Amino acid sequence: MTEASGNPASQFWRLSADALCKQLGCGLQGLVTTEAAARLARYGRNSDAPPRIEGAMRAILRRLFEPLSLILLVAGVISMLTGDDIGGLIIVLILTLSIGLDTIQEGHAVRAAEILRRSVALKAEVRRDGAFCQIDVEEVVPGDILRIRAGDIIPADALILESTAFTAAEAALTGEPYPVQKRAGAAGGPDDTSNALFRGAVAQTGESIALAARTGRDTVFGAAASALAEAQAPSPFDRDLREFGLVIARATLALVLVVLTIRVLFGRPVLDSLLFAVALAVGLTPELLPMITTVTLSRGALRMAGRKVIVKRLAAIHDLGAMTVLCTDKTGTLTSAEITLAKSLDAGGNEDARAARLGAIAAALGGDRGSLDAALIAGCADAAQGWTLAGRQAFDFSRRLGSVLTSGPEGMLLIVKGAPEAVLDLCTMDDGARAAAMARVRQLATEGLRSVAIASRRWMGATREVETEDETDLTFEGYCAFADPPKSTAAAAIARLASGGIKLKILSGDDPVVVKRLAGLVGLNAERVLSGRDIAELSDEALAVRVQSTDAFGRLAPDQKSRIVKALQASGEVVGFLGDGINDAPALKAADIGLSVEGATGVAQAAADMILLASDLEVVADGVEEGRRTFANILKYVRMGASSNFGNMLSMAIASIALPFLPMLPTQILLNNLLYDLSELGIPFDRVSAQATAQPQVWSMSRLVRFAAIMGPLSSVFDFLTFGALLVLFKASPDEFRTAWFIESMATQILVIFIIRTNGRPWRNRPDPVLSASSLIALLVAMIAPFTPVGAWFGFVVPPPLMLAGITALVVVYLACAELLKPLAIRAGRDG
Ligand SMILES: Nc1ncnc2c1ncn2[C@@H]1O[C@H](COP(=O)(O)OP(=O)(O)OP(=O)(O)O)[C@@H](O)[C@H]1O
Ligand SMILES: [Mg+2]
Repeated sequence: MTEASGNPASQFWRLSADALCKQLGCGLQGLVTTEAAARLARYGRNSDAPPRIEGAMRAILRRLFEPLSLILLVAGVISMLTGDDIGGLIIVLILTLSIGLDTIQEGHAVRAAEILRRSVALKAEVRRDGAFCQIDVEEVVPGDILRIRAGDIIPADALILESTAFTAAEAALTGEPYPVQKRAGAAGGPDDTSNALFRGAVAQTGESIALAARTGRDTVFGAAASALAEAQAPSPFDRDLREFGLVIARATLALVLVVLTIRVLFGRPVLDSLLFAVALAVGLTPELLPMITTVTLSRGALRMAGRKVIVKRLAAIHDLGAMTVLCTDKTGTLTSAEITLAKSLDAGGNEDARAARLGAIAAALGGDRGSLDAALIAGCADAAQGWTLAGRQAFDFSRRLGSVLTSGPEGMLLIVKGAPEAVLDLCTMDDGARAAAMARVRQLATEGLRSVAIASRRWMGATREVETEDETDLTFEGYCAFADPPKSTAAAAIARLASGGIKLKILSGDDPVVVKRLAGLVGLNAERVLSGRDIAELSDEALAVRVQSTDAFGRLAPDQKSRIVKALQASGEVVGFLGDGINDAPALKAADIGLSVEGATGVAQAAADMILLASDLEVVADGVEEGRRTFANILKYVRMGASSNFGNMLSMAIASIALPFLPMLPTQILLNNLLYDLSELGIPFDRVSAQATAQPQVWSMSRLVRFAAIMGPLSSVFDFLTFGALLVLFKASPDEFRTAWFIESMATQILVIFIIRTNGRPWRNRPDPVLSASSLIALLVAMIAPFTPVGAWFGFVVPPPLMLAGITALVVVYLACAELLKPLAIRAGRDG
C-alpha cells in the first residue's frame, strides 16, 4: 500500500504512536472539546461530500438555468423590448411564481427529510475530555482516540494503540476476502498495515483503541468503495419514473419542433410561434415529476418518522410498500432484546452456579455487545472480580464460539463459550455423553430456553494470544439457559402483516428447536424448520422452491441469511430484511429493503435503508401502511400527467396547426400550467382508500401505459368536441375561442383528480380538505380570471352565457365519461 504523494504523513502506519502524535500535535489521552472543535474547523467534517442540503438561492438558480426557463426568460425580455410590455412582464412573472412555488415546496420537505436522515447517522466512540463518549461519525477529527468494537464501521484512518482479538474486514477496500488481524506495533515494512485501521472497513471481532490520523476525504480509500458508501442501484420504481419522464420529454421535443417548423413555414410570426412552442413545452414536460416524487416521498418520510421509522433512502418507501416477504432475525424483534439467564446447569444437568459464573467471567472480560453476554453479566454481576484478561479468541458467527484466557483464583483458565454443538465438539467426552448433552439442550429448548455451552481447560505455559488450535481437549462445564419469550405484541403484528399481504420468515442463528417453538408461538408455520446444514446441501433452484413453504430457519451463518433473501427474490418476491447484528449485514444489503433498529451495530445500520426507532413489528406494519399511502399519492400525479394534462397539450399542438389563429396565447398556456401545478399542491396530503393500501403496491409501467392509452385519448376527444362546438355552433371569435377553451381545459384538468384519486366511486372516499382546497382555489382563479381586468392583460374576453353553458355541459359529460372508463383504465393488466 504505497502512495503516490510520498508524503510521510500519508503513510501513518510507518510511524510510532509518539511520532504520529507529534505530527498531529496531540497526545495519547484524547482531545478536549474545544480542541476538537478547532480541529473540526481546520480539517473539515469526516465525510466525503459537502452537506447535501442546498440553499434556497442555489435551488432557484438551478431551476432558472433549466433550458425551458431560460428560453422563456429570453423570450419574455424580447417581447418587452419589441413593445409587448404586458405579455413579456406576465411571462417573467409567471416564471418567477412557478420557480418560487417549486423551491418552497421542495425546500421544506426535502430539508426536513434530510435532517431526519442525519438524526440516525452513525456514531463513533471517542475519548473526549478524558472519557469515552458517542459522537457523530462526521465529527471525528485527526488526533481523536477511538474505541472500536466488533460490528462498528471504522470511522477514520487510525493507528492502533491497543487491541484484543481484533480483526477487520477490508474486503470493500482492498478486495481481501477474509478478515485480517490487526494489532499494535511497528509495521514490518511499507506494505505492512497490520497496525493500521482504514475508514470504511468493518470491525469484525474484538476491540481496539486507536489514534485517528486522517479523516474524510484525506483517508486512504475515501468512502467510495467502503461499507459507508451509500450509492445504491436505483430501484425499478426510480428507473421507470425517470424513463417515463424521458419518454414524455422526447415526445414533447418532437411535437414542439413540428409545431414550430410548420407554423414558421406557413409564414406565421416567428417570435409568437417560438413563444407558443415553448409555452407548450412547459405545459407538456413533466418537469414537475421528479420534484413531485421527491416532495411526496419526503413528506412520506416525515409521516413515517412520526410512526418511528426513519428513512435513509427515499425510494425505499415505495419498496417497503411493495414488500411481499419480511425476513427477520429473532432476538429483539420477535422476542424482547433483553434476554435473561434462567438456569445454570452442570454437565450432568443439575442446577449449579459454576457454568453461569464462568460464562459471566468470559462475557465481562471478553464479551461482545450482544444480548447473550449482557444477560450473562447481569445474571452474575461480580463474577469477574479477581480475574484478569490474558488473551482472547473473539466470538465468531461462523464457528459460533469464542474463548477467553483469564488468570484468577483458579490459576490460568481458558473459558470457551458458544453454541452447544460447536462447544461439545471440542470437549473430551464419548459420543454417548455428547448425545445425552445435546438431548438436554433440546429438552431445554422445548421449555422455551435457549442454551449456551461452557467449557474450560487449565492453561499451562506462558500467556499469549489464544489460537483456535488451543480450543481442544476441553472439559465440559455445563449450560447457561436463557429465557427469550416472544413479545406479547408479536403474534398480532404478524397477523396484521399477513392480512396486508406480507409473509414473515424467521432467519435465525439460533438452534432450530428454539426457532421452531417460537414460530409456533407467534402463529407461523412451525411444521418444518430448515437449518443451515440443510440449506448448504440445496442448489439455488431447490432452495428457491423450499423457501416458499418454509417460515422458520435456524443455525444460519451470516451468508446463508443473504442466500435465503436472494432465493426469495429469485422466486419473484420483494424481500425486506430486519436485523441488528453484524451477522445480519450481508442479508440487509441483499434485501430490497433493509430495516435495522436504532442502537444496532454500525454495519447493520449502514446497510439498512430505514432505521426503526423501536424494534417492533408493529412499527414495520405502520411503516408499510405509510409506504403504500405515499406510493398511492405519487401514482395520482403520474396518472394526472398521463391523462388530462398531456391530452390537453396534445390537442393544443394539433389545433395550432389546423387553426388559422393560436388556440391559446403563450401567456395563457403558462397561466394554465401554473394554476394546474397549484391545484396539485394538495396531493401529498391526500387520504388514500383502505383498499389502495391493503396489499403490496408494485409499480408497473405497463399499467401506467394502459391508463394513459385510455384516459389520454378520452381527454383529446372532448377537446375536439369543444373546438367543434366553439367554431361551428357558437361561431366564436379567436379571443372567445381562447377564453372558452382555457376555461374548459382548466376545469377538465383540475377536476379529473377527484375521479383519478380513487379506484372506487369518488363519493365513497372523500379527498383530504387540503387537496380539495388547492384544487378548488386554482379552479376558482381560472374561472374568474376572464371576468376581471387582469384577465384582459392575458387576452381574455367575457364569453357569451350560452357559450359558457355549452362548455359547462361538455365538462360534466367529460367527467362522467372519465368515471365510466376508469375501471377499464385501472384494471390490472396481465402483469398482475
Ligand atoms: N456472545 C456469545 N457467546 C456465546 N455464544 C454465542 C454468543 N452470541 C451468539 N452465540 C451463539 O451463536 C448462536 C447464533 O447467534 P445469534 O443467536 O445471536 O444469531 P442470530 O441469527 O442473530 O439470532 P437471533 O435470531 O436470535 O437474533 C447463538 O444461538 C448462540 O448459540
Ligand atoms: Mg441477532
